[in-house]
Amino acid sequence: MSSPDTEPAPAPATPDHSRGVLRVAIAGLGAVGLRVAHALDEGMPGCALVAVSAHDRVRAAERLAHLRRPVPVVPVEELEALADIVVECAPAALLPAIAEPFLRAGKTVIVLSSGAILSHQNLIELARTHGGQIVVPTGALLGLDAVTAAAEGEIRSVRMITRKPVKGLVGAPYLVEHDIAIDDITEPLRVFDGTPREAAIGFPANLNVAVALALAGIGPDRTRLEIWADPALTRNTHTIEVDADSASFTMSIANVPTDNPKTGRITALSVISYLRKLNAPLRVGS
Ligand SMILES: NC(=O)C1=CN([C@@H]2O[C@H](COP(=O)(O)OP(=O)(O)OC[C@H]3O[C@@H](n4cnc5c(N)ncnc54)[C@H](OP(=O)(O)O)[C@@H]3O)[C@@H](O)[C@H]2O)C=CC1
Ligand SMILES: O=C([O-])CC(=O)C(=O)O
Repeated sequence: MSSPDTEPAPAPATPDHSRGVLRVAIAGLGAVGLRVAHALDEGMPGCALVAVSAHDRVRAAERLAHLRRPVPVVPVEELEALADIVVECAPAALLPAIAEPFLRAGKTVIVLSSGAILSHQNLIELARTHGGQIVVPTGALLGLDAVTAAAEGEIRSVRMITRKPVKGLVGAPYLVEHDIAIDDITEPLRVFDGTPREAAIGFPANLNVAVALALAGIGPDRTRLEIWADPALTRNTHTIEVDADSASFTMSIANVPTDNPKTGRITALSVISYLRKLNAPLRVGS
């Protein structure tokens, strides 16, 4: 019990890991992080939320106040001491600060800012050296299980076409740098034709999915990517065409945006389904 003149200590829901409960931290409490926090708080066998990080810690604490088991809001550097696994769902620039402590301790990092992996490939070596793991969930995409399976054979080509509403793309560094104005377009406009490696730099908050696809398949230089701004669209849509020696397939997804127009609702659900599968007696999909 705290006395009136001392600051009340946070009440972390810290389960005993020796009994097999995975302690989950969330780095970033926006469109993805908040949804994942709610799902964990509602109860998920074998997983418990133990801590979160956000830029505005006071606002984050307010957002979490109604949870059944509120958890502390701490700087990203303090998450590793509290958790076994971290969900990285913060701005891409924070990836190393979030991931390195967990990987150095041989723990798991679920990475949503997958585009940033390309400029921080040392994280993969860190995971290898210390027995940690970087998990790139399917996120806002689909079918990465089929792409990784096809990659066990020979994939001849992978092509992705992304179409987004204007507000899902506006402000991207590539558009600014190339003086491509999209605010007033009345017809679909192809704003980019290149590779996921180039898109990770030019569209760091918009095209993580292209890098996830590249990592699953034939890499960020051989995968082809087109990006279209489409004023008639309300959803972020991705179409993927794969030609492999085992199969050819075309997949398409039209994502309902969250409050963050760049992020589809299904992104957080992908993380939740991954966490749920960790302890499920029946696991469907890889
Ligand atoms: N792989 C995929 O399929 C997808 C990946 N993404 C990526 O996932 C990431 C998260 O997306 P989303 O949830 O929509 O992003 P949001 O912008 O909605 O949320 C980002 C969160 O990060 C927090 N943050 C900012 N600075 C810090 C800091 N210094 N320390 C801790 N937290 C900080 C923000 O805090 P505050 O709330 O205080 O501002 C906010 O809560 C992004 O990189 C996005 O591009 C998104 C969609 C699909
Ligand atoms: O890849 C991203 O960062 C987000 C995206 O396209 C989507 O949510 O549809």
